[in-house]
Amino acid sequence: MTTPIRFELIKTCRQTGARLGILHTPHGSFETPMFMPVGTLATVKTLSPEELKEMGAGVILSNTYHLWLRPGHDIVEEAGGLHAFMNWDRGILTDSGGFQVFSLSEFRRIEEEGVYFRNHLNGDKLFLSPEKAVEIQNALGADIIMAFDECPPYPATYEYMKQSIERTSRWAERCLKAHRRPNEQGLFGIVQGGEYEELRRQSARDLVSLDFPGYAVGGLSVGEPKEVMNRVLEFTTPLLPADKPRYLMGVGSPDSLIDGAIRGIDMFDCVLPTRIGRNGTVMTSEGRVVIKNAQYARDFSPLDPNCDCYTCRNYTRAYIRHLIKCDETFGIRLTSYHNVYFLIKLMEQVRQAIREDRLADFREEFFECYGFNKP
Ligand SMILES: O=c1[nH]cnc2cc3nc(NCCN4CCOCC4)[nH]c3cc12
Repeated sequence: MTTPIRFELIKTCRQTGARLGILHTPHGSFETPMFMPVGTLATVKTLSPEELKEMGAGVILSNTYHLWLRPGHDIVEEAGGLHAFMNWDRGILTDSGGFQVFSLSEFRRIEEEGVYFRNHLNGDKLFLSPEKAVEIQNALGADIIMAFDECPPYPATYEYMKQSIERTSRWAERCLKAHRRPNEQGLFGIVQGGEYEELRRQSARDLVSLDFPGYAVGGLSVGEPKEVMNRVLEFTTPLLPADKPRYLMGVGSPDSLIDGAIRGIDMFDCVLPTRIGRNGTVMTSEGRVVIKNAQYARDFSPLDPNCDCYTCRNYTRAYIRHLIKCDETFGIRLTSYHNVYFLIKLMEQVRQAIREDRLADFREEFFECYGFNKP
């Protein structure tokens, strides 16, 4: 079988063990570590494909659960798939919907065959199974699709977690069997196990034995402290094949991206940049700026003095504060553009630091500047 997804390891940072790589997909090849902007409903909110391209986005996410409900995967398939539907000719990854079921729907019942829950929009009864999740993703046509898994809440007992990962491993096998387009869409397995090393080992062993073209570390960024995430990554990423891509789901903030790359992660996604952008919070090289604050009313400097993005080259904090205060749509376009650009450029700096074998030094400098080290 010709796998449509191939990871090329370029080098490993001598200071940290972080990896510089290239992710080859049917819609282009993209350097890693990479940040993938999230476009849940087939749009990275407020941004056009041209804007995403000019800032250097390579792979973007869309979501199986949401697109299944609206507009329906049949309509997207009829449009020629997600790339045609949303006019995006680079990489697309779809999450499998399991996480949304657990995070959006209160009433749900997990059985061996799948999950029974309610449509979060109208309360209708719904059922998602490994087979259904793969069928929807085959119709959507993303380059990378995710196995249907259970992402247990944090914290979860060892006993609960053990039976959950064993079911997730059985579901992963069912996803492989149900996958109709293995030569065009790479199916990634998702390692679970919470904070329990033994269960992470068992989950990784099960999934690696199924030989997926790539692996996600799931079950993180669900409310656990950052130290727990970092510890779990330290003993989980080494269990995954070095020649396959490693994807940390739902992460994240600038410090988590750097710390994840140091621990061997190649791919990240998070709604953070557009989510906080919509309420007027921006990430800058000197820490977060909440633009509505009165202190910016007469501040005619850019959001970030060290940023060369479209927003920072053309508009001031005072102007953007005015737009956000007046609920002008252009305001959240400018903050969203800057935030996505900021994380994409941060990963460029991380890749350059890996090339120069100095990612630990870069982490020190960035954390100092951003204020993470401040008490
Ligand atoms: O195990 C998982 N399996 C499949 N999809 C996931 C998606 C996930 N997304 C997060 N975290 C997202 C946290 N966001 C941070 C910003 O605010 C919104 C939530 N954790 C995740 C875990 C999984």
